[in-house]
Amino acid sequence: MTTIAIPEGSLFGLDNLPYGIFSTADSEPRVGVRVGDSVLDLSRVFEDDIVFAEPSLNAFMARGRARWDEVRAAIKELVAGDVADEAVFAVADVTMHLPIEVADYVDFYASENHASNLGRLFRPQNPDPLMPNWKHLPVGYHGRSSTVVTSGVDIVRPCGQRKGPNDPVPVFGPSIRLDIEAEMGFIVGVGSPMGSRITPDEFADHCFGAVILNDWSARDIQAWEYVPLGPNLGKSFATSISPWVVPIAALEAARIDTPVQDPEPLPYLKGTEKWGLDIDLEVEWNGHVVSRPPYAQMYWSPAQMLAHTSVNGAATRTGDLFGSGTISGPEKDQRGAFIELTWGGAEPVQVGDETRTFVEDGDEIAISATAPGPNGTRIGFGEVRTRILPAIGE
Ligand SMILES: O=C(O)/C=C/C(=O)CC(=O)CC(=O)O
Ligand SMILES: [Ca+2]
Ligand SMILES: [Mg+2]
Repeated sequence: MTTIAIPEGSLFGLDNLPYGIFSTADSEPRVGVRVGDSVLDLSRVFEDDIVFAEPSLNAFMARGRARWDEVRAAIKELVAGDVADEAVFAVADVTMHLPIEVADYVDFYASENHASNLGRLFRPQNPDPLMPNWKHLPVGYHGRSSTVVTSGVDIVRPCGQRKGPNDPVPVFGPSIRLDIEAEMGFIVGVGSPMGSRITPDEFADHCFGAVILNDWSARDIQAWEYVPLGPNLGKSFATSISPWVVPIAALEAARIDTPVQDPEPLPYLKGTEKWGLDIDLEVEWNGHVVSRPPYAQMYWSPAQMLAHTSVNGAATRTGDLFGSGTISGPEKDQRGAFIELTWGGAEPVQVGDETRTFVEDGDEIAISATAPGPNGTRIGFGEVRTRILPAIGE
């Protein structure tokens, strides 16, 4: 038997307990929970519940909130005592996998600073950078679930059509404006049948947890294709999420009011509970921090996004993933996309000894996040780290 040591100040103490899918060199992917610098094998400690032997969290997530709470309490109790040696692995010794089987993937646009900046860059002719609908509903587009991958999975630079202002006709080739979008992703554990709605106050009964999300964006492909139906191939080649899913229950101390919403949202978007979240992100470009986006500034809450998604009676399912939209604060060094940080490429940023506008082949981007825990502590989401490989055929 062994005691799991939790280092002083760990971002993965008993108030966090994120779930993930891990394997070792000689074992299959299964459900683990992170405790300090260790992974506790839940397929081992809860042998009687088959959901923990699954290669995704979906079966566990589908069990519902009462079971989530029960398992979380049981883990805290287990970890306070001794656990079987065979059930504990060092984080450094395991491989992490995509934690969920992604059902539908929708990405929102909930940061007022980001939406205003992109409006100025994409639609400079418009007097108001925000579209008229923006403050009335959480704007979103439907993404491609099959290309959601986890940290450590390299991304091949996408090819596609683009048409620059001086190109008489569209040209085809590798994207020359490859960008990131630093976001949080929210995962539906328990869905809702077609013809029903989820209210904002029912959020915690449906949402299982949160991850960091990088919505890779080829700005040149996007700018040419997006009118009038929104992003398609400029976004669908890859979306990266962090491997540890932080349970919604771990975010109690991070819950805050959203910024004042004016005009007042329609009744179906109003709840009585606070679902703004005080999460701090950090974006590293080749090992250098270039931005610190504050989730606390997001205009629309994840509870409002889920309510909006289902208000027309659309079904939601276990494994649905919705992105918050790029997180940008009011300051330049709080912008969550490089198109904003470099103002469309016009203002290169210093990345160590080099300068950058958009992402180059071989670059590595890492996004990490932390949030307040109880009693002045902090909890971590870990990171999502990705390297960019040259386009196919180059
Ligand atoms: O304003 C536009 O035309 C485009 C906006 C985006 O690309 C942003 C997007 O994907 C949503 C977000 O992450 O905020
Ligand atoms: Ca996005
Ligand atoms: Mg994407």
